[in-house]
Amino acid sequence: MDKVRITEIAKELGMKNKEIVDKAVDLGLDVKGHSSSISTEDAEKLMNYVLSGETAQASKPSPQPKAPEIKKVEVVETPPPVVEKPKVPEVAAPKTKTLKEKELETGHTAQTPPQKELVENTVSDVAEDKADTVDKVDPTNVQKRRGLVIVKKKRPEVKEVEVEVRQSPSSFYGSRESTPSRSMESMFATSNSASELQKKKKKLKKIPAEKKSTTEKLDIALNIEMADNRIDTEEEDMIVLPDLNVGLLVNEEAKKKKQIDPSQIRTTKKTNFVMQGIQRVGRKRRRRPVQVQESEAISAIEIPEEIRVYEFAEKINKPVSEVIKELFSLGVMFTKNDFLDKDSIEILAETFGINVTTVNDQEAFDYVKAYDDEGEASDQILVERAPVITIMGHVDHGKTSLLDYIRSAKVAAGEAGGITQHVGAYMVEKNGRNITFIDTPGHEAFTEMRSRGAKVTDIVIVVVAADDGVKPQTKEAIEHAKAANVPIIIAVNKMDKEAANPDLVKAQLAELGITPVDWGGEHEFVPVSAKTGMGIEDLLETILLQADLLELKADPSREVKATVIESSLEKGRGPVATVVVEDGTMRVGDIVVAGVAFGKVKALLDDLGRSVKEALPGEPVVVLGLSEVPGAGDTLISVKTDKIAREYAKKKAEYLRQKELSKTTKVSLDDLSAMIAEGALKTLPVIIKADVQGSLEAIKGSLEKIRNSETKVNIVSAGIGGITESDVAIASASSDCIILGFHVRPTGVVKEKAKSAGVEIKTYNIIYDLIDDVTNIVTGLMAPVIREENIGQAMVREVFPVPKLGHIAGCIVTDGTINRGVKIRVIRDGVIIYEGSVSSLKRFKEDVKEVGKGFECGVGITGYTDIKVGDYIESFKEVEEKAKL
Ligand SMILES: Nc1nc2c(ncn2[C@@H]2O[C@H](COP(=O)(O)OP(=O)(O)OP(=O)(O)O)[C@@H](O)[C@H]2O)c(=O)[nH]1
Repeated sequence: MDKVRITEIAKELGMKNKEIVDKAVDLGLDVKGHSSSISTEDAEKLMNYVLSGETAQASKPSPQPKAPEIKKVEVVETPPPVVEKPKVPEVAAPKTKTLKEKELETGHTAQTPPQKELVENTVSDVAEDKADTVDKVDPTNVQKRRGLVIVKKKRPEVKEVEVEVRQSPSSFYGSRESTPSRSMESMFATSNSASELQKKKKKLKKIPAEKKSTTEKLDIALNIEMADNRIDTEEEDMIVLPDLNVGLLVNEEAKKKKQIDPSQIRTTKKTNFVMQGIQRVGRKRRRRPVQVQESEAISAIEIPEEIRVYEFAEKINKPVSEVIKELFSLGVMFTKNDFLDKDSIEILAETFGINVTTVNDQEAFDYVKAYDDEGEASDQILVERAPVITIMGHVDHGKTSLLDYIRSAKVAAGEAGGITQHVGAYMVEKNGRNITFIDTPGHEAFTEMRSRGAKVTDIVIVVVAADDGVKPQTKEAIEHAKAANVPIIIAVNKMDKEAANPDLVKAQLAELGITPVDWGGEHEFVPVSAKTGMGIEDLLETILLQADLLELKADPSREVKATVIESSLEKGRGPVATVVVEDGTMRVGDIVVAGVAFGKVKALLDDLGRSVKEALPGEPVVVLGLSEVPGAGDTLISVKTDKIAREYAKKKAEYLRQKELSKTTKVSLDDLSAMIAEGALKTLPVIIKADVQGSLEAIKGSLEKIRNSETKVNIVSAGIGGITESDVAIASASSDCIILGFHVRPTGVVKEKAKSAGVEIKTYNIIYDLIDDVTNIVTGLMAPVIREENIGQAMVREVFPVPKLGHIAGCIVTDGTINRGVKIRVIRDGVIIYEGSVSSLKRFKEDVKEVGKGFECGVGITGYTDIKVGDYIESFKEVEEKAKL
């Protein structure tokens, strides 16, 4: 065991040797004189006795509570400081001293110590103890010694020598004595528990990287502190803690904001600087708030849900081009005036590392949200509701016949009035349960509704004629149903026909991913005949089974929420709307709002035109009493007062007006080309329509090969036949898609739709030209081309045989003008069947040079006599211009 001389103890305590000898004798120690040595244990007892007048036994209990207290603090400590746990008992004391000294220097009290409870507790504990001691011993000494204790334990020899003015061994004991509340055993115990702490440390190392690095840096800082001179040590000690805490605060803030905060990294770096000196750290710290603010300024924005690209760019303080480029690189195309959709906003937020909060500026009139919120907040009593069905399928495959059969079979019997009129939806009964059919067959209506946010259909029935198989519109119907994520039931119709081949239908649909259940797939195929009624009951049962799976429920006790299926302005009745109730119950007298329409429900009619008092969830009903005709797909909600309804409708109308004013424009081909040239656009989405399969395949094959290092053609869809409204709808939905027609031309409605939707249609008669143009777009290289300028279109109403001249087409000009001598093409069913020029143009037997829109005329075509009623004559001229394509 180590021995300590009395003289060393006396020196340490600043007392005379004799006094110590006397005290030792008092304690019953075997001490003869000041050169006598005693064990360290006895030395401790002696020092305690000298300082406090208590014997070691009396003073011992005091250290006991200390140790657990420190341990407790270790456990309670918040993570980052805990990382230093192993050093806590050691560090705490020097910190205590340092802080205390600081306080003395600065005049701060011990009540305003740093941050941690640990430090606080230890400070106050030690301070109290010290206060006792100070009464008896020189306070300066005590302070110094207290600091030494820690230094000693960290780097015993080095510290001792340096700090205790080379007083060597005695300092050890002196320091211990200066913290009488801690026995040597307890201190060693702490030290001995190093292995345990080491384990904890290891565990802690598993915490996130930034914390780990902070810890390590603190360790280093402390180590340096131990090895360096004392002042530096203290200063660094003072700095280390605040730095860590600032770091933590920043981290916490960053977490709250769910954003990447670069200051986090900076903070960690600062800890490094801690080691290099106080000034640098201080300077850094002063800067930090500024940095945080800067990052906040561009890292979190609040935007309205409806925001245009350039507005978004302004908000995030970035050039519009950068935002557009980013969107292009993500495969979505926007011009600066386009409204950003939710997905795009999300993507942009992520790309730019910005926390975007959308403020719903439509909330003021978002009566649907208000309704839904209310529903969520209250306990709903959900009951089963009728499923809502939409029938889709290819032309002539029997959609209408099927709907009619179901309706007449299920409704006519027993109903005096029978079927009165078409109201857009009807309900039939099967096995005591109701099924609602949307009576507007075709996917156009379905898609239109969906595009307006209405999700009224629960199940889609795709009708496929067993004798005809899968056709283009069958595919489209399936695509639309899939896109809407609505379950599909296949009705294999016309089973009564001899040519019926249901297996072929199954095989064709399986190829599209619609595999029948009996082939191991998930889709029900029900063979039916809308003519004989065969399989109709099975179809209805299948619908009910599917509905069961969907667990369609609603709360009839609520106020009503319904979807407008059809609406019209009727003579004598005013605005009339057929709705399907989604939730709640619709009643006569309800005050409702539906888009820009509002009003008190005057009357409710069922699908047979009979007056009813209410309509339950899933049921269709005709509503009378609205102020205006609401749009199909609008949601109708019942509100408390007429004032509320009026207000909602007014705000909605104003909003729509504003939106109309700032109507977005789709991207033009020029933009496309420019973007590709910039390298921002990765794919060029196209829809190809051609007159014959051979051309289509040739075009597809060539386009697929067109690509440069970054860009390629993406064929969204390709088909035979004229350009349809559906093509325009698909192109419009893609927002960046162009339609390429080969030997086909858009006519009438299609043309108008494309124009209003801003969809660019390019048509060609020579494959080479088409490929060339697309190549130019894709490569971003534009060569000058001869442009075709469309002059006008006329529809053939009658055909007159004229001797010598052949056939003259009696037309009405539907668009632009028809001119004599200009080039024309004859379009039949959207397909170009002839190209030539106008040989004669007459109005009432008179030769004219030009006939304008809305006027009738007789058109003779050079070298062509096979003109037919319904054909279109399109006049055009070729203009040479600098190509921008
Ligand atoms: N033999 C037989 N003929 C049917 C059946 N279903 C429909 N048809 C006939 O097929 C033709 C087209 O039927 P629609 O019900 O008009 O077909 P659709 O799909 O509604 O046609 P669009 O409204 O033009 O899209 C009509 O002549 C029907 O009589 C059936 O099950 N068997």
